[in-house]
Amino acid sequence: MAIEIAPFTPNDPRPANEITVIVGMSGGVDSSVSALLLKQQGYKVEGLFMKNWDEDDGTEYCTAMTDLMDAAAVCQKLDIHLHTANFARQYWDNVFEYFLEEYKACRTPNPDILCNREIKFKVFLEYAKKLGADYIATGHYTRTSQHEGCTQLRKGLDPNKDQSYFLHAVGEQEFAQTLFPIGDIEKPQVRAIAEERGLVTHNKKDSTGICFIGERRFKDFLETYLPAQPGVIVDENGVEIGKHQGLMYHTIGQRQGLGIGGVPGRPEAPWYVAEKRLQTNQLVVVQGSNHPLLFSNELTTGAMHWINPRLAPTLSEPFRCTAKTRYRQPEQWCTLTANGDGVIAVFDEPQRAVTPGQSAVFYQGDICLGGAVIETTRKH
Ligand SMILES: Nc1ncnc2c1ncn2[C@@H]1O[C@H](COP(=O)(O)OP(=O)(O)OP(=O)(O)O)[C@@H](O)[C@H]1O
Repeated sequence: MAIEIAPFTPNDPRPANEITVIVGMSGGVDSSVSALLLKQQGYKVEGLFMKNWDEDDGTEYCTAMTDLMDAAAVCQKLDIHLHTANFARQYWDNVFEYFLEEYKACRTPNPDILCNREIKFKVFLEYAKKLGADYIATGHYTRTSQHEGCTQLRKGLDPNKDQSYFLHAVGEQEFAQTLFPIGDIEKPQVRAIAEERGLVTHNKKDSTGICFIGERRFKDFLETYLPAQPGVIVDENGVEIGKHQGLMYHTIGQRQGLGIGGVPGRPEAPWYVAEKRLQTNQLVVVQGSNHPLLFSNELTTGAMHWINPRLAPTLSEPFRCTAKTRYRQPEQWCTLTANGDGVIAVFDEPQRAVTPGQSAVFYQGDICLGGAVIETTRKH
């Protein structure tokens, strides 16, 4: 399959065969094809497989061994040396503890965002540099481009796969040292390239969910780390209609099973989580997926991370841009104003199930500007 791919290092005066690129090999198809494309362009390519979670129970949940074997098979086929590293301690300290703290506070964190900032584009990058890398590469569906001497993060070409949301907390210095070889390709084509080249990962399932939880039930996993605090479920008027096992198991907007037969005296329509009341340990639910209490048109954030501080809007005046408040959501128009070191975003249209602990990520066209953790939401 002939594909036209622009050079990966157009601003680097060195020829490709003098540039060492270390690819994050996950054992998946995206990183496999990234390594292949770099190799085709003549770079000195090596792989690095990292392990971020030490399974203590040796259960079937641990897929790291299979992933390592797949990464090794691909590297052998491409004639690439594969390094391995264990960053479990850094992952525990800098990602997992925050994840637990957030759940303890009954918020819904996104550990993949933190994993990118703290592990892939920090510990991994530093480790790769020590191994002699000029650049690292990953199989993320994103792109970078240069503007006024800054490296900007852009969405991946494939709108169904764009992963810029997960990378918004990384800085421009890190992006300047990173190549995203598949950012200009659509996923079906990535799989086709892998198949044509006989890479064992060509039909491997996309990884889903949070890496350290794997296939196990989220609730089972969480309760091994955090004590559950059962409480009551109430309707919007505070009338008790059921019991919950712990607020931390619930997410705003989530459909809430309230037992077979529903609630006596209430219509059959499904119930949804509208609010978590920490003070009273109450879960507030409403009926109907479009109930007004599920919508908000304003959010505030914690400290804002701009990927390119020099190009960032000053917010001395309201700033128009688009935003995502969760990964799989079309962008929405909003107006930003400053709010301490964070922002206030007011949306043109009310947004469903905006969730504290998740991130709001801001865009101008194709460019990902940065983002921050959502602190509060409001409807007015
Ligand atoms: N264990 C790992 N070791 C090294 N690099 C990794 C690892 N996990 C992920 N990466 C890097 O981060 C990229 C994005 O990871 P993500 O978990 O989102 O996987 P993905 O989109 O399913 O990609 P892949 O198909 O390569 O697994 C991967 O393509 C890879 O370059």
